[in-house]
Amino acid sequence: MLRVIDLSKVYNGNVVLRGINLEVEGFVGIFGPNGSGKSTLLKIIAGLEKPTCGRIIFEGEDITAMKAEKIARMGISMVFQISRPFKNLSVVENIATPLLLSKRYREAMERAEEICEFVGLDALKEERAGKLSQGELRLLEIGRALAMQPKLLLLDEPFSGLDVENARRVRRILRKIKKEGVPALITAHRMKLLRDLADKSYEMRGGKLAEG
Ligand SMILES: Nc1ncnc2c1ncn2[C@@H]1O[C@H](COP(=O)(O)OP(=O)(O)OP(=O)(O)O)[C@@H](O)[C@H]1O
Repeated sequence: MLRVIDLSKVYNGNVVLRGINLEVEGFVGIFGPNGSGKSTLLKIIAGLEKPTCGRIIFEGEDITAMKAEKIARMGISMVFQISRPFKNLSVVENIATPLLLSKRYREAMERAEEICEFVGLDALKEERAGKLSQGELRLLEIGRALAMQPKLLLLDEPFSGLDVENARRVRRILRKIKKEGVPALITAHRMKLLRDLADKSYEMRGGKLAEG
């Protein structure tokens, strides 16, 4: 489904990723300390950064030089650590917004309502997104990514900054996504956070990946 081949990234002479090789099938976890290059790898896959060298193949197609919008249209959705919703729109409207590019209003809203339920935001669907807590925002961010019916989800530290209860909620949603058969690449700063989710885990250290 996704193959990363000999990928490296250098920022101003600073080598952040060194010859990364990775295959993603099912749920794959990458753990490693802050600054080890996890977010950079996800951003490169999503087309938000360009690699210094190496290739990314998604469903047999070379996506390395593609723009982020095209990669998103091909089915790769990223869930960011920090959600930047439209604060004055409701939760359900935030989820519906990307859908309006390809669906009629009613259809987009119906689908967005289903997603609200799926991610556990049903009771808050009419609430302004600006009023959500950090944990609820993370669920909204996951919902927005799911709205695109992704073929692959990239989740950048989905548990960071959450208390135990919210981390549990996110874990529950991720298990449901896994059950639905959507593959995912998930980062975390500790392996423990991915243990019961990832089919395969890798450790990122000094820009290199090792099987964890
Ligand atoms: N746009 C950029 N310009 C220069 N250096 C960058 C840029 N983005 C990231 N870096 C550097 O690359 C290194 C890896 O950062 P990255 O965010 O990928 O790590 P991470 O493992 O995801 O850590 P965190 O969990 O803190 O996000 C860091 O040293 C960071 O300072």
